[in-house]
Amino acid sequence: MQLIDGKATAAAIKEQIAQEVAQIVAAGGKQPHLVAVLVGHDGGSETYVKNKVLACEKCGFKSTLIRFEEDVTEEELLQCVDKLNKDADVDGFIVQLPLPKHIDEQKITMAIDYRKDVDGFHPVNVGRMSLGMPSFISATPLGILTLLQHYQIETSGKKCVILGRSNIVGKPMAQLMMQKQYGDATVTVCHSHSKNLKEECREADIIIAAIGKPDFVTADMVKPGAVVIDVGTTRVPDATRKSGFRLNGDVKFDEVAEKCSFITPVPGGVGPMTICSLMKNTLAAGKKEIYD
Ligand SMILES: Nc1nc(=O)c2c([nH]1)NC[C@@H]1CN(c3ccc(C(=O)N[C@@H](CCC(=O)O)C(=O)O)cc3)C=[N+]21
Repeated sequence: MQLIDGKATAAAIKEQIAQEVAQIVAAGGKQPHLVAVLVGHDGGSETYVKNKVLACEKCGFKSTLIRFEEDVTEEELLQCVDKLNKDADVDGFIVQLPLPKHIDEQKITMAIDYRKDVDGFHPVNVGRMSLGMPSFISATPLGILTLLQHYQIETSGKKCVILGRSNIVGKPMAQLMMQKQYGDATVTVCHSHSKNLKEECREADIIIAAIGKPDFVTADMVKPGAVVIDVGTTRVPDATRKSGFRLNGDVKFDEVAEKCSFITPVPGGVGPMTICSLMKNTLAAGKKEIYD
């Protein structure tokens, strides 16, 4: 079994980005600028946003964090999005999800200018990605594709089972894995109502688990030599940690690791790659690589 080191891979990519940014700035160009909008004080969201700000520093980007309290109105948030859309100094921005229940996430996502949508969540980017056109690709799927490439894992013609059908991971991942220029794989998507989920997994060459259920994928579900990508990052109580919790993936790591050819750990696997893909998208936004 080979451990896929997302942290090291992400660090190397951020280093490349930093070099490119230094060249751009030396030539008189503009430093890429990413803005993150954070509503409330959810522990997980706080950590991700903090990691994004740190990654911006590593890449030589300008970064801004805009905070709102939990009771912000939809109108106020839409006004903020509108301002960021119009601000020529802002190359890309994200509104951290989940949002409080009284705010319509879809409405907010739709309001973001797709040319600044470095999360790749806007329907224009989702649609273009599905058609194989240039677009911002949502960061977690892009990070997973990058890891597969980096570790030279063959995907073409392989049977890939994706667990989960979320808009930000499962669905775009399925699209990308089936497309000729990305995964070129045979893709099956399983979810909470799938009747034959275990059987599908047992036949998979590649399993991508993105359901948010700790330790869901067990050794009996994995074919010997399969590649296992774990997207789950659930906080579970752990009295032995000073934080009081630990991050748990969707895969029962110890027993699955013994059986598979490659596996991503949690933490240190897909999470850091998600952040570094957001940096890639922000650089592309700054360079106006996708949209003028
Ligand atoms: N608009 C929006 N865009 C997102 O990209 C987005 C979002 N909302 N909402 C939540 C999910 C989740 N997500 C993660 C990012 C980094 C780590 C990450 O850095 N994980 C580290 C550990 C972090 C820790 O120590 O807690 C790791 O796995 O090694 C994990 C998960 C982005 N998301």
